[in-house]
Amino acid sequence: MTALANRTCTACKDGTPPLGADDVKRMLTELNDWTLSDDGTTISRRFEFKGFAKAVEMANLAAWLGNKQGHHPDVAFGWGYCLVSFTTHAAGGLTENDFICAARLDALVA
Ligand SMILES: C[C@H](O)[C@H](O)[C@H]1CNC2=NC(N)=NC(=O)C2=N1
Repeated sequence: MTALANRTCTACKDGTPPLGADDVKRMLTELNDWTLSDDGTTISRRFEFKGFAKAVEMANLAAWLGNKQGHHPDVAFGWGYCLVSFTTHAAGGLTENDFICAARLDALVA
């Protein structure tokens, strides 16, 4: 199987089923420091920095990746942090696209 970070997102269609809990658990092991929300619909990683400019850079990097992949993160940032979250709106939960984007972001910051 190709590593997640080398895969490309496919267009999300409304009604796409979300991944099951077992697949989510397995795919999480391929990521660095991402946490699953309590309701199982979202993965997030918090990046910490000393200052504001780096947090803005991180937000821009996540936005750039989302545009490249056609799959878009939710991003919150402020002084010292940037919180990036992925969920698939069209599925109402997690799909492979979320894990591909998370792995790609991991690779970009590694
Ligand atoms: C047509 C296009 O692929 C869809 O509107 C995409 C765009 N980006 C998206 N991003 C996310 N996170 N979830 C979606 O369901 C989604 N849908």
